Amino acid sequence: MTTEVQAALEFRAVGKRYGAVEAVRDVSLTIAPRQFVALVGASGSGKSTLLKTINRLAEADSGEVVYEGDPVGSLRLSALRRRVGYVFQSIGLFPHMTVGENIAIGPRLAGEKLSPARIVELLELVELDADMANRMPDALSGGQRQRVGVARALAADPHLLLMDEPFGALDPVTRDALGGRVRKLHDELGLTTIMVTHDMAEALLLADRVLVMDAGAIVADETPQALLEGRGGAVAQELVAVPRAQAGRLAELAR
Ligand SMILES: Nc1ncnc2c1ncn2[C@@H]1O[C@H](COP(=O)(O)OP(=O)(O)OP(=O)(O)O)[C@@H](O)[C@H]1O
Repeated sequence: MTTEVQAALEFRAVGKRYGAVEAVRDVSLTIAPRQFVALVGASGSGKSTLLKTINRLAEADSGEVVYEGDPVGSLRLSALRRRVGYVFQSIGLFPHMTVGENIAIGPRLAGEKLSPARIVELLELVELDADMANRMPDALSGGQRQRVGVARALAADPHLLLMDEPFGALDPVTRDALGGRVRKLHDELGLTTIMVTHDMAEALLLADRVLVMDAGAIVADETPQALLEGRGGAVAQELVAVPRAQAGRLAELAR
């Protein structure tokens, strides 16, 4: 007997338009539990919109997104958003609340109180000191704030973590460290993660699978290894050429 593992997420012919702009065009794909998927593509190719059709920050206007067997359109918004962690570039911490209160906001809105011990546990997950809980967001560095954003997204124990350019505003050293930490968390917590990034090098280094978008459509769906071997088509290879050329130039300099 074979037991089929249920997909974490399934896109069935998903489309989304904004007036004349077809932001997402007929996307169909399945994401298995525990995959780390990077979504890359040029600016305006539809990455953020596709991501937002999952937690319904953008409602698909054709097709459907199915999360752990449930069409997202059939779920109460509050229930859906509790089951899906979401981290985005501008973070959106509430400036008048402490770090601890910011982490606890999702469960609080759902009528639940996070214990101080759970807040400390979440801070530790993202490698921040327990005493950060009492600080105000403006007393943190950009990288620390982004860690709080990740802790907040994990507060309700979601299975799925969506990240939209989470490290976009960070310096390269912090970005690299936080990327590595998020990949570790993904593995330790058994998450399914979808990360939008402009940076193909980041996608190749962190993800198990890279989806490339162009004009609203998925034009490549490959492993990092396959992309580095030249597969995935012209748009994907144009993106891979950037870090490859940089690595080549650095190697030249070092000689
Ligand atoms: N709320 C909106 N109203 C109108 N048009 C929108 C809206 N959101 C996105 N669009 C348009 O849909 C298209 C896809 O945008 P989207 O933000 O999904 O692209 P992206 O690949 O994430 O871009 P970037 O990398 O620049 O963030 C663009 O043409 C954009 O202008």
